[in-house]
Amino acid sequence: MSTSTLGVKENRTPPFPASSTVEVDQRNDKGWTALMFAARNGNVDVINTLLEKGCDVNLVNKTGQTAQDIAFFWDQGNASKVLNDFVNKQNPDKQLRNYFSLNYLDRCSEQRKKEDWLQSKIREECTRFIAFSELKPFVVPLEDRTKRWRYTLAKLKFCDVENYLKSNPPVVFLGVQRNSGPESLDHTMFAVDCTEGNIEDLKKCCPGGTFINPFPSALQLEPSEAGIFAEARSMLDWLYRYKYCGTCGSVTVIAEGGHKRVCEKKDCISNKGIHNTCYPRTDPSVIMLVVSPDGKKCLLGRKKSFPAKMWSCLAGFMEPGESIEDTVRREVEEESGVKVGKVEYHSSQPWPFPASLMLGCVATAVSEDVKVDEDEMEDAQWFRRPELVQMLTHQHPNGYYIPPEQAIAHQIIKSWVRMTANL
Ligand SMILES: NC(=O)c1ccc[n+]([C@@H]2O[C@H](COP(=O)([O-])OP(=O)(O)OC[C@H]3O[C@@H](n4cnc5c(N)ncnc54)[C@H](O)[C@@H]3O)[C@@H](O)[C@H]2O)c1
Ligand SMILES: [Mg+2]
Ligand SMILES: [Mg+2]
Ligand SMILES: [Mg+2]
Ligand SMILES: [Zn+2]
Repeated sequence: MSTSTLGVKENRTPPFPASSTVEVDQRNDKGWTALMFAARNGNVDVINTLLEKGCDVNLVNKTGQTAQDIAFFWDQGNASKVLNDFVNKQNPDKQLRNYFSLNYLDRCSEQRKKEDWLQSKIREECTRFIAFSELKPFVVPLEDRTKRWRYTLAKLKFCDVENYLKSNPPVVFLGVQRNSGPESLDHTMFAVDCTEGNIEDLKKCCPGGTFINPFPSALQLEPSEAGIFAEARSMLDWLYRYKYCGTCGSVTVIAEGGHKRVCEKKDCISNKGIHNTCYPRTDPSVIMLVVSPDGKKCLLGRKKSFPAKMWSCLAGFMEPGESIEDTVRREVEEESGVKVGKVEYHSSQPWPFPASLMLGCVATAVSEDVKVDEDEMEDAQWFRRPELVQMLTHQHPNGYYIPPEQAIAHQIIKSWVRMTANL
C-alpha cells in the first residue's frame, strides 16, 4: 500500500517552527491519527512518545479501526505489544468484556448455604440492596446528561427495605463487593423483589429513584453495574417463574440465598441427589456472524420483531445434545438456507431477558444462496464491509443500522469489520 492511500499528503507544507504546538490527536481525511500511522509502520519510539503526550489510544478511523487493530492487522508485533500493554493498563476489562459480563461482586458461593451468616449480613449497616418491582430495576438517573450512561442502580440500606422484608419476598444473595484500603468495608449485596409492597415508600428513601423497563432502558446502566443487574434479574425471574416442583408439582421453598428451590414434599425424588430442577436456569444460545466463502461479505438478518431498518447476526437457542458448532450450522441453515463449515468462538454474553447466555461465533459459509425461513425471519442478506461500516456509523443511505454496542452482535460485527486494512 502506498502512503497516499493512507491519506498522507505527498507535498508537505514546511515543517512547524520549533515553538509551535500540534494537536496530538489530529486526524487526516480518513480519520487516521499520528498514532495510527506509527502503528501501521511499527514505529515503537513514535508510539511511546505519542502515548506519553497523552494521545487517545481508543480513537477509531473512518473504517472503524483503532491503532491497536492496525498494528495487529499489519503484523507489527512490537507495536501491537506496546499498544496492548497500554490499553490493558488503562482499562483491564476493556477488551475482554461484553456488556452484562462485568460483575465486580465476589459471589462467595460457599456462603449461600449458611443461613445464619446470610441473616446476619442482611442486617449489617454496610449491606446494600438492589430493588426490583415486576423485574424492573430501581435506579437513580445520573446527573451528567452529557455522559454515555444514564442510570446507576439504587443501593438501599436494610432500614430502607425492612418493611418489605417483613412480608418475606424473594431475596437473592448476589455476592460481596470487596473494598481495598484500611478503612473500607466490604459490602454484601442482595436483590429484593418489592413487587408486592408499596413502591412509593422506596422512592421516599431515595429521591429521584425510579423503576425502569429492563429492555431497552437497562442498556443505559453504567457498564460496571450491568453484570450485577444481569445476575439479579435472571435470578429473580427464575424465582418468580419456578414456584412449583418440576418433578412432582408440589410447592417449593427458596433456599441458599435464593440460589435453590427445594420441594416441600419430603419423599420427592428431587430431594434425593442433585437435580437440575432445583437450580436456576441458563439457556445457551448461539449468535454468529456468517462470513462468505471468499471472506468479503457477511450475512445479516432481520427478525420479524426487529425495529425497522435494524439488521443483526443470526441467533438461536441450543438444543439438548448439540455442540456449539452444530447449533451454529443448524440455526444458520434453518434461518437462511446457507451452509456453514468452520465455526470459531468469539466471546460470550449473559443476556438477562430472561436468562440466555449468548455464545458469539464467527462462521465461514460454504454456500451463498439465501432462502429465508419466513416463519422467523423477515429477510437475510449478504453485506460487504464498506456497507457494514456505514451501518456501524449510522451513515447507510437506506438508514440501515446494527444493534448498539451493548449487544454482542455489535461487537462481533465490529471485530470482523476491523480485520481489514483497506476499505
Ligand atoms: N445479545 C444480542 O446481541 C442478541 C442478538 C440476537 C438475539 N439475542 C437473543 O438470542 C436468543 C435466541 O435467539 P432467537 O430468538 O433467534 O432463537 P431461535 O432462532 O432458536 O428462535 C426462537 C424460537 O426458538 C424456540 N425456543 C427453543 N428453545 C427456547 C428457549 N430456551 N427459550 C425460548 N425459546 C426457545 C421458541 O419457539 C422461539 O420462538 C434470544 O433470547 C434473543 O433475545 C441476543
Ligand atoms: Mg433465530
Ligand atoms: Mg432459529
Ligand atoms: Mg431455534
Ligand atoms: Zn417435588
